[in-house]
Amino acid sequence: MASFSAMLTPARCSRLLSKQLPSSRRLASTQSLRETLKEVIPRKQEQLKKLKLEHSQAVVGEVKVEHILGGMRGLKAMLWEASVLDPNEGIRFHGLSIPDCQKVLPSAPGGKEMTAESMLWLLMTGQVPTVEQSRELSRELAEKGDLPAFVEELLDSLPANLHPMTQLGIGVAALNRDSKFQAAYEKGMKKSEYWTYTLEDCIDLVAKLPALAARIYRNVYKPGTDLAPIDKNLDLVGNYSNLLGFGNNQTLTEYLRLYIALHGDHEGGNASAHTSHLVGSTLSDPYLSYSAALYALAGPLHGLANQEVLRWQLAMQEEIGTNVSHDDIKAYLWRTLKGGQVVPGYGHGVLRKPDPRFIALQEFCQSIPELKQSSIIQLVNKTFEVAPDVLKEHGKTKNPYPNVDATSGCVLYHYGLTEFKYYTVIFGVSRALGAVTQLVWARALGLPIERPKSYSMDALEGLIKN
Ligand SMILES: CC(=O)SCCNC(=O)CCNC(=O)[C@H](O)C(C)(C)COP(=O)(O)OP(=O)(O)OC[C@H]1O[C@@H](n2cnc3c(N)ncnc32)[C@H](O)[C@@H]1OP(=O)(O)O
Ligand SMILES: O=C([O-])CC(=O)C(=O)O
Repeated sequence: MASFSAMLTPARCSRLLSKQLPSSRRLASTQSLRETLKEVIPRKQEQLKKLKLEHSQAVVGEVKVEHILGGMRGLKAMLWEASVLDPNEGIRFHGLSIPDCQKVLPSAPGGKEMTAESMLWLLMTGQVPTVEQSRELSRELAEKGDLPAFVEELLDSLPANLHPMTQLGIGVAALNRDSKFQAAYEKGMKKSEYWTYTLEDCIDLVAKLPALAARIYRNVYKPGTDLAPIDKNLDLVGNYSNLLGFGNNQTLTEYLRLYIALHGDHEGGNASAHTSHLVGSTLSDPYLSYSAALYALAGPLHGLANQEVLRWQLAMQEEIGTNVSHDDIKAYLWRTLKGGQVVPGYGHGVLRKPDPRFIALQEFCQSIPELKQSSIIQLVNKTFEVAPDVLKEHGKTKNPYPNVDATSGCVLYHYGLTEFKYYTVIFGVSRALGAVTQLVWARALGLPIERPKSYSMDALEGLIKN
């Protein structure tokens, strides 16, 4: 089924961008996120109705045994509105590429990088927000950013040696005590109201993630230190950086803005997004749905790879020293592969070219002289110069190129956020943007409970014979 985003060709996309760009329009709109969604949703509901009515039986692919045995790779089986991933071009958010988003999405005052709020707005509505709209959303998120006292106490009671991702999932799940969706469901709300309560929970959840994630960082790595209060005049990531204790570092804060906007969504089939969608399809509230997603993100083949990359690159540095040659890296890569391990940060389930998120983060590093000189960033770069050829020669992976995790941690490390077991938590703050968007859309479109058909091997052999 072709989605709205998939139908946006690059030419249509630039027309759309030029329509959205005039400054008069960007400054004029004061419509809130809720009002914008109220306008957009009926059009999408109509589109879905038409698709069901006119094309329900259209064939868009076939199911092969390799799909059933191969983790459903390549199977066209999910509706996901906010983004579509092309194997060669990478991700487009409602048709906009990463460079498009960098051009048009509003930044924070004094900054250049797109904010998490403006990406959330784009994902939710398919529209580029005005500066005022994104600032208004920042204000709302900051006002809702404090944690309930019982969640603070719960987090403070967890052992410091419990992985930060486990703690994040616990904290997010606990927030469901105050779920507006769950409370309204118990009172017997109508199906047409599901999305409005879901949206309220989703905004509350995104708003509270910085305080939740920063409290975990403080408890595990900086016990006894104070957490800054939430500043009502700062954007979501500005506050997050402040709470982590890095608010004075403008470059790191800008990097975090870019990082969190870029990691926000990667179409629907990735393990974290899909988990959130699956759990949400049972009408579990957004907190429980996203908590489940975080535990998919916490696997080393998915989001945890960013922690693994740093561990692996530092081990390389320790073994070989800082003055590393291409041949040294090649030999180290072969040792990793011959040891039966994957090279973290390389390969992808869909992408077949270097991940444009990797490119965007690398470009950020190249634009800052201090980062350009950083030994860890240079090591990541040098590894990129060698690894694709080694992986091609190894001959197993379908994609020998880096994914976003290959580089995302090195700037954090350079600036002193060296606790790499924490890195996936930052990814977890980001991935909520796409996951909550889909939860709102799934409820607005009345998507059903997910329930694919499974087969045993005997049953499959029976199917093949017949
Ligand atoms: C944000 C993200 O989640 S991006 C992904 C982050 N994960 C990583 O970076 C971990 C390293 N990469 C990988 O393990 C894989 O490339 C994945 C999980 C990302 C994708 O997996 P798949 O779609 O199954 O990849 P693919 O079809 O290319 O795998 C074929 C074979 O190549 C191997 N392979 C894939 N990537 C790598 C790699 N980086 N290093 C070594 N071997 C690899 C697979 O393990 C598989 O081997 P097998 O046949 O013995 O099982
Ligand atoms: O798309 C995937 O399977 C993994 C990924 O890069 C992401 O979720 O960001």
